[in-house]
Amino acid sequence: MSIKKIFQQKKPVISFEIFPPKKDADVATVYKSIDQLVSLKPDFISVTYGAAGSKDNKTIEIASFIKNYYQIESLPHMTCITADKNRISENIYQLKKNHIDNVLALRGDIPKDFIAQKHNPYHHAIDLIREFRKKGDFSIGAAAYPEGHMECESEEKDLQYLREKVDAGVDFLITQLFFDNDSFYRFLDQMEKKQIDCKVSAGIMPILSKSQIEKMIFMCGASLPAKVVKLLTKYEYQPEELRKHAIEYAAWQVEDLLSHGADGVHIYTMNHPEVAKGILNRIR
Ligand SMILES: NC(=O)C1=CN([C@@H]2O[C@H](COP(=O)(O)OP(=O)(O)OC[C@H]3O[C@@H](n4cnc5c(N)ncnc54)[C@H](O)[C@@H]3O)[C@@H](O)[C@H]2O)C=CC1
Ligand SMILES: Nc1nc(=O)c2c([nH]1)NC[C@@H]1CN(c3ccc(C(=O)N[C@@H](CCC(=O)O)C(=O)O)cc3)CN21
Repeated sequence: MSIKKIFQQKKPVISFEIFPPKKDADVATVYKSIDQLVSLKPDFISVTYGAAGSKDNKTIEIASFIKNYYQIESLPHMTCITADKNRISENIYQLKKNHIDNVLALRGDIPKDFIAQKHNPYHHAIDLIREFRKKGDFSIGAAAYPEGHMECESEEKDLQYLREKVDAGVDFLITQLFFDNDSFYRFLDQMEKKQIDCKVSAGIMPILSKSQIEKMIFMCGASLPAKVVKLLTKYEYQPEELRKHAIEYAAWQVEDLLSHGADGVHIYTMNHPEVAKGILNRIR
């Protein structure tokens, strides 16, 4: 069943995200993680593409395994900022060949030394969304930013671009990670005011360490509630205690979102299935 249909038929939709490891030698570990995640019966699993600027390219292979071996819907991410038409056509061909019906259409992080070439026809996610709409019957997801995108000059503009993406044929949105649920509720209110009508899954990233969260907040601009800052400081040198309290915080976020009627929750597992398990055990 396509992810579009899952959102039509089920609420809440529970999904996970994994990333292909940087080193080929570590690929086996991601398959082990998938095995554990599958046992938690998610509605779909997404697989990042070049996340955080990396150059991995095992996305379709891993997404195909999830779909064809486990019969669970997979959602490969596709980024376009460094792509040319041939790479996108080849990716679309590979997705169809592997019976993958869904794609998360993204612009992607701009690499540090990136200089646009003539053969880079894609500048924003919407360019990729249009290409996928033209080239097949995909269920298309896109990214949304409850606290605004880092590069965008105003909330107004960010919402305007979001509307354009949705109008171009997006079936569901997955939000950037956030730690403050109120920012998500304010964002949903703004979407409603602007009559942007689309299913929205809330992106939740469990805290693994202080350094991981530092990296993420500079990458995404997520704000940290005082409660999280205190937790990070108090347990900085007690990894097990930190993990325990982090799972509790994420589980609280998820419970609160579900009690507010969220369409879905997307857990950025960072390839740590035990953390996803901890959260779901707390809420189920
Ligand atoms: N690699 C991966 O798997 C993932 C990457 N991301 C990150 O999400 C971010 C960007 O991705 P998207 O949201 O898909 O990009 P996007 O193209 O929708 O937006 C990127 C920026 O451009 C602006 N923008 C959008 N459309 C525009 C237009 N038509 N004209 C002018 N400005 C426009 C937006 O306001 C935003 O500031 C990146 O930081 C990306 O790496 C997020 C999730 C997963
Ligand atoms: N700006 C942005 N880029 C993204 O790629 C992204 C977001 N935001 N928000 C949501 C998720 C979170 N994602 C992430 C975030 C961090 C890593 C990361 O730290 N990767 C490590 C690899 C670690 C390893 O191989 O074990 C890295 O060093 O790149 C991966 C995916 C992908 N997504």
